[in-house]
Amino acid sequence: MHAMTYALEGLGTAPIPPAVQHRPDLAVKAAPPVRAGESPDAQLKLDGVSLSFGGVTALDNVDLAVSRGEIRAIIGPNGAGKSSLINVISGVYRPDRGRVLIGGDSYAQVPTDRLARLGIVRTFQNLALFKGLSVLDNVVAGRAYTVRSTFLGQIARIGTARREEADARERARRILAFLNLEDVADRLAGTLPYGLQKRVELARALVAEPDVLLLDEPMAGMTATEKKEMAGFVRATRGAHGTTVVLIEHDIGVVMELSDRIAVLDYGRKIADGTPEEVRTDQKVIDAYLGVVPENEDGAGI
Ligand SMILES: Nc1ncnc2c1ncn2[C@@H]1O[C@H](COP(=O)(O)OP(=O)(O)OP(=O)(O)O)[C@@H](O)[C@H]1O
Repeated sequence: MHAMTYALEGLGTAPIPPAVQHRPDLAVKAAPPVRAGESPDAQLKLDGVSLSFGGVTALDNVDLAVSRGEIRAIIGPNGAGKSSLINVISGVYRPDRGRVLIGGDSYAQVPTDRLARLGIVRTFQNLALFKGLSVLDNVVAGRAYTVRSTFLGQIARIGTARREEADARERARRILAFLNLEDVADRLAGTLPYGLQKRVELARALVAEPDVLLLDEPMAGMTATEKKEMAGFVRATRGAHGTTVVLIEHDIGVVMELSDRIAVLDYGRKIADGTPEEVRTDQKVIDAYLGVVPENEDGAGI
């Protein structure tokens, strides 16, 4: 059997048990209907996006349409352009050509300072928690981008600011319960095992109640068990809140199990886009991964 076919099939078959039960009582807002798959009303779109760094083409005329409520993975070999694509969506980079459409609005460069208000929140590949703050305070901090009071406004409207603070803590506690993190709410974030810290990052992103959640390698460095738990929480998030999820992830097995659709990049070009089954059997995808050492379930090369 072809090396990559084997890798894709072998890693893609293990079912991921749901890590959490659906808890409607913990939902922070009503879930819109989930419509996975092609949809004319894409919530997020890239239209002919190209980006280069000097002579290096990172993205080459990439189109992408992400439907409301779908879990969409972006995969590809190292250097394929995955991070560049997330950075274009989150406004870190301005593409040389093309547009990003969020809801009905089109941007030459997405305004990073208004990202949360546009309904988009991202996590980062490397942990970016305040290690000396409690888990609860870290999650409350995730609300900071969405509250209305500015610093001066807070002085002028101390009452409003206090209400917003109380509201943020209440929402943070609900999210912690949703992600089974209640028991560690008062622990210093830096003292938690790595897998739990990654889950706290997810909590901090969710407290902003994003319409679109961008996850940059949410399972990097995790054990197989932690990956399965995280996949369960991502799925539960979509189930409870109707959140659209766009994720970059290197573990093909997890991606195949978790995603509704997968876009595959290679040398900056989108070479495939479809269901896990379509992508798994796509010859261009198999060829792109030729010679790449697949990761085993613990993230190490095999
Ligand atoms: N800031 C930068 N300056 C110069 N070149 C860059 C920069 N960012 C990315 N590149 C180049 O653009 C191409 C795409 O990189 P990108 O990081 O988007 O790929 P990737 O698929 O995320 O890779 P990986 O899986 O290794 O993280 C690569 O050739 C990379 O070297």
